[in-house]
Amino acid sequence: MAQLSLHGIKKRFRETAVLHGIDLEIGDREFVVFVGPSGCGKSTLLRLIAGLDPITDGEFFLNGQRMNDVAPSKRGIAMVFQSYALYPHMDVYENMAFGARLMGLSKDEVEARIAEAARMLRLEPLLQRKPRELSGGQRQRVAIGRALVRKPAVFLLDEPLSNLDAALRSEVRLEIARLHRQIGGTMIYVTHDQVEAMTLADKIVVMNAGRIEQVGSPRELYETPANTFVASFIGSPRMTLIDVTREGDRLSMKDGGGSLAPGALPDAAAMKLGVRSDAVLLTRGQGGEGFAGQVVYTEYLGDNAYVYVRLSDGTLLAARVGPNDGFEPDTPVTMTVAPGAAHFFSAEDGRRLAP
Ligand SMILES: Nc1ncnc2c1ncn2[C@@H]1O[C@H](COP(=O)(O)OP(=O)(O)OP(=O)(O)O)[C@@H](O)[C@H]1O
Repeated sequence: MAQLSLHGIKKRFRETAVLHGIDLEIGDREFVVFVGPSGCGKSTLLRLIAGLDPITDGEFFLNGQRMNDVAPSKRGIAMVFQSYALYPHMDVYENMAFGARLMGLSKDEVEARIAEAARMLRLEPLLQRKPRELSGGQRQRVAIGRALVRKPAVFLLDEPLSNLDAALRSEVRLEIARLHRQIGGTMIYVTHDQVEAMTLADKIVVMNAGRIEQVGSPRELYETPANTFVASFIGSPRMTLIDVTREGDRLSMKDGGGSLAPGALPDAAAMKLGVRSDAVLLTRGQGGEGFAGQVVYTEYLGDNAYVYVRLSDGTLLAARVGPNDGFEPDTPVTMTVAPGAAHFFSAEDGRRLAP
């Protein structure tokens, strides 16, 4: 059982403030993913939870027990690093046995745990190999196995897939998802890859510049982003944000390049209209209902295509179309928004506005 509570966690490295007060609850058996741009403090937060760096201010509780001053080895938390950090001179078996022996487990218990971890991670044929005789994906599985044999209550994984190529990434990603279902421990996973975040997480924590922007399920973050930062960060291609003014039930682009009526609107004179690529309706020609623009380029992806349009106010719009819709560069087009699919954000601070 592992339930984590973080209250007002701050971290400074000398003069540099990196975390500015993190409040977060993580439930037992949850798979939580920290995402955010490079340098936002994801790894730092993970290291504070592991006890590898001291917390400057705030409190961290694990199952109600204050952990701030508890040594890393006494926390019941295991961390898997992006670099694997395997011992090069030890074989796979010894790499996994090392930490377990330090815990004072009997020889039989160590053996039993390694056998179980090796079976779960399909490492049985590799136990006598040295790390240099393994592929990247196999090394990462050993690093996970080494954490597994300690039977920690909490697993911390810091960008565990970032050294792997695309095919291996999805393979090990499935492996980690399966492992989580099998062992049922609490997992905290750091990545800047939003596909990993969306596919693995029960709960995503979106971080930006040392603060939490939003916490929610992948669906909540995609469907109801709390602000323009989350709206742009979650979802690919990015949500397009257009500065608009409202008159009655119509929104106009600020340069006068057309207007549209996307349904119920929030009560504000100016706002940002957010549109995901799959909510854009694109027609050829200009002059009718909607915002005018010109096709810049098209990305063909086989099962569909993305058309990038420069709207008349300069905004770059991403629109998903069918693979055979063939919008040539420079084609004049008009966009509207599918009914009920528009997002609205404050023109002042970017917060989500309710219609
Ligand atoms: N030991 C340290 N001393 C000083 N500054 C540090 C130290 N460790 C991290 N930082 C700074 O803290 C900030 C957050 O770093 P952190 O590694 O937590 O970011 P991150 O979100 O994990 O980024 P990435 O996705 O690039 O790994 C960065 O500006 C980094 O330079």
